[in-house]
Amino acid sequence: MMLTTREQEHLRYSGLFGLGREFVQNVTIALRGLNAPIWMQSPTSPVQLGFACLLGLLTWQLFTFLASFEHDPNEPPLIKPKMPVVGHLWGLLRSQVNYFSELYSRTKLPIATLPVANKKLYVIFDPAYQQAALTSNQMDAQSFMVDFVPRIFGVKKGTVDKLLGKDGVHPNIMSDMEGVFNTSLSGNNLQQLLLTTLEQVANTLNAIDKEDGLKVPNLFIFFQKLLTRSTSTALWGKDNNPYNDQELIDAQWDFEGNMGPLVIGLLPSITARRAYLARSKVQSALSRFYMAKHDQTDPQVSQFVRLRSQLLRGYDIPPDELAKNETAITLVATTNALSTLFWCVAEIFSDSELLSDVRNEVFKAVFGRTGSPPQKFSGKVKVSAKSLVSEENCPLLNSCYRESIRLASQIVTARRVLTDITLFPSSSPSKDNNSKGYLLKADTNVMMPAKPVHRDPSIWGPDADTFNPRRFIAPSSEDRNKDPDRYMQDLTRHRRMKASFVPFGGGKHLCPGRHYAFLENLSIIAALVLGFDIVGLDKERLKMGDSKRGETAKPVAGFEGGHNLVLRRRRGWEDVQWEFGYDS
Ligand code: HEM
Repeated sequence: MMLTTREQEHLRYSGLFGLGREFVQNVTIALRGLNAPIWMQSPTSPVQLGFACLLGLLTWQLFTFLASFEHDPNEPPLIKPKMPVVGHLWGLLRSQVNYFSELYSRTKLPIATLPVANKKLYVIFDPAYQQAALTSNQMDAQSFMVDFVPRIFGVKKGTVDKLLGKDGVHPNIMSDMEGVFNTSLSGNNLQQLLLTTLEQVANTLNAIDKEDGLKVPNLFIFFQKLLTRSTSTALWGKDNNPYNDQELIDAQWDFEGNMGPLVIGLLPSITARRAYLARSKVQSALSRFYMAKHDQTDPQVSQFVRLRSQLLRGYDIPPDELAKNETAITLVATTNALSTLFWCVAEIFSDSELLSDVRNEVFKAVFGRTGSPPQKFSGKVKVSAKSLVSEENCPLLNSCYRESIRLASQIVTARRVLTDITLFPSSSPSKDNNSKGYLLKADTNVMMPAKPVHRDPSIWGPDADTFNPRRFIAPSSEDRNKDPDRYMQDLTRHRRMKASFVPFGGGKHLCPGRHYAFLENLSIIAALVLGFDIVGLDKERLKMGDSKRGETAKPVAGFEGGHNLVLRRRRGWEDVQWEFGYDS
């Protein structure tokens, strides 16, 4: 298919751009009134007349907007913009996803209506209402696909119509695609994808010089290259991986980092030139892959790539269109996982006490022994993913991982209301909300930002903005025996935090790659913690950026932990050969 809706949301384009487009369209419609015959009949200069007409039309539009905006008292409360009519749009353009956080800290509303010109947008801040919306069958994610897939990926509109069953010939692809996600990212297929990825990672780690280590001028770029190379090999197969070329990997990130202007959809080869050229490069390589039918004939190709293209080929999608749509595959499989990996490694390695605690915990999980790792070790070490993702085995490592996602996730999940509904909160104990229902009107976009939820001090406490490595550790039975009252309080808080952890969306579009990301990231972190030091990593040189489109936050340029870092094998562990496994 072309990108499913969730994938677009994964890339986090949503109402922000839709609204921007509507605004531009309205101005364009006003401008269309200035035609030559009026100029010729008028004694006034064409320029003056033009301005007067434009002003008149805009004023008229303004009145029409204001007069046509309706708000039912049962809908979520209105947040009026400071600047009339376009204030929210301006706020979104100015502060991007942070605008939602600004609104939430100002109003503390669980859910709100944002008027933008004569349209409205609902924003849900409370996780219990978010969950209810994500699981509602009256909310749809597909509507965004029609708008964004052609613009972002250059896929033809006719192709999207075919996939959504709008051509009157094909059925809607969505439920079959859901089946593809479930099959290809679980069970043996998940293990296969994971182990091939980690085999590539092991090759990199084992090639690190025993004396000098590996110079790392930029830790984020180091992980970007490592993860893209490893994941793409696992996805596309070792022999025919289109990303088996650093230039193409660079092109993919160039596309990812500059795709914003593509959304406007106006002469992209000029207005979004950088992303356009980078995208063309990636798509040419993918086109050759699909022309040669490697997706169907190469046994190394992952089931994720194969089953998707099998389904798409059944819709008579030609190879060049397949290539355009499938540009999304490597992006979705790496973008959020990469930033999560970076932050988790950076936080652990920049705190020597934490590093030592995680090291001891991982040593126990990998070697089955308690205590500190021995000073000297050589031979093979096999890191098995399954034992690491167990909260019982590795509570601290698991907590660090969740805490990294909590802080870095700036995802804005989007849905459109299909019919008028009253939305009640889910019964999850995320907050002490009442169970008030809010009327949501059909054809209105709903945005569910993760950042205000993940940084809300009423859920996470006064240190909501800082990395607390032990935040997600569940209270234990020992705690219960020591102080039952305190235990009950901690348990309630822990449950509330878990219910307010929303980085993967929800409902039928819940991220199907989350298990892969979890297993992959924890395996890589475990091997690094056990066998390596990152020399020169400086906490003062770490700064989280704001995501442009709502992806997991990257570091600010120049604040990736310092320059001239060295990834060095730990003294006494220089001769270790790293291996990864799933459960043994
Ligand atoms: C920490 C890493 C990740 C995060 C935070 C994340 C987050 C998300 C979010 C928020 C969505 C949209 C859910 C919704 O609309 O309700 C999504 C969808 C999706 N993600 Fe992820 N993701 C991650 C890793 C991955 C990986 C590694 C893969 C692939 C191997 C992947 C594949 C997908 C796909 C295919 C969808 C679309 C699902 C659908 O349309 O049903 N994700 N992800």
